[in-house]
Amino acid sequence: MSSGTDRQADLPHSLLLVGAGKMGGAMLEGWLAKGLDPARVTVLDPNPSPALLDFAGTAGLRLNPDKAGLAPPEVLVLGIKPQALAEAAPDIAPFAGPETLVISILAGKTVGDLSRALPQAGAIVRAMPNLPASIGSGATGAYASPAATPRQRELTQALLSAVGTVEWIEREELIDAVTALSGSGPAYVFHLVECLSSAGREVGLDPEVAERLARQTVIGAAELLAGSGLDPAVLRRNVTSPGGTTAAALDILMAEDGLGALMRRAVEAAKRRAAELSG
Ligand SMILES: NC(=O)C1=CN([C@@H]2O[C@H](COP(=O)(O)OP(=O)(O)OC[C@H]3O[C@@H](n4cnc5c(N)ncnc54)[C@H](OP(=O)(O)O)[C@@H]3O)[C@@H](O)[C@H]2O)C=CC1
Ligand SMILES: O=C(O)[C@@H]1CCC=N1
Repeated sequence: MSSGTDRQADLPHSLLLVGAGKMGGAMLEGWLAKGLDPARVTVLDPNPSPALLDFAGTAGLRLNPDKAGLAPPEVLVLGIKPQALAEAAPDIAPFAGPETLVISILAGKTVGDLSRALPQAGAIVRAMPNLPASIGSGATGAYASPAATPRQRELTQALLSAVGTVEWIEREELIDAVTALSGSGPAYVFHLVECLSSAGREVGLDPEVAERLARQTVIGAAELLAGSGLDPAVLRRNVTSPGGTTAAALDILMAEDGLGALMRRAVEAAKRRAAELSG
């Protein structure tokens, strides 16, 4: 399901973000850009980014306040690394009260893992966003534990849809598949730019020209995909003149051991790694 609500009234009265690194920070940027009142937000992170420090200085967002004065928020977003959960849990657990909605973006950590780490927590959502959330173009898959109330599902929808599209996933185990596809996916696309650029150098282009052409090719192709509404296979065929250059390249990329096979192996490896991070 996708939707685009960003009304302040749908957003949480109080939100505590624990871990505002690359992904937690990206979501926070997206929420603030969409108008989430910074006065509703508290962030705990031992290593805040310069942007976060700026925001805390000017906009009223609370950064690393004394934990003794903190009450459980309406929404607690966990943005730390999965490997940090065990050590961080005793500090975080007092803020995950029975009325608090916990939204975890931790790869691999299951609702069971999170319930054990935060024993008082009521509803838990496993959300798997991706980095383009920072510019409102994220893609998130979300699974809500049965304890989530309709209001808590709406809060989740409002927060996640403020930074991109949302797919509700009804089987928790499929969140690892979402992680492998869209959570990690932006890195695959960035690597495609690197590979294209390096292949351009190999066929004689100046490195900087190759990088600019590779970058703009992916940006332009993504914009066309977004703007045209056409199926990617149709767009691919539109580039491919019969007997031409693209067909020669696609003979390699679409071979049995081509990009499709490589992508399957990559996504399977990411999914396996997500499962290993559980526990
Ligand atoms: N990066 C991505 O594209 C995506 C990441 N995720 C998930 O997001 C989570 C964070 O990943 P990412 O942003 O890449 O990692 P980062 O290391 O950039 O962010 C984690 C942040 O949490 C801080 N931190 C560590 N311990 C604590 C603590 N006890 N209390 C508060 N903050 C703490 C870290 O500080 P310090 O640096 O000092 O340790 C760091 O700033 C992971 O669980 C990952 O699976 C999900 C989807 C996409
Ligand atoms: O690499 C990772 O483990 C995280 C989860 C998805 C994207 N980054």
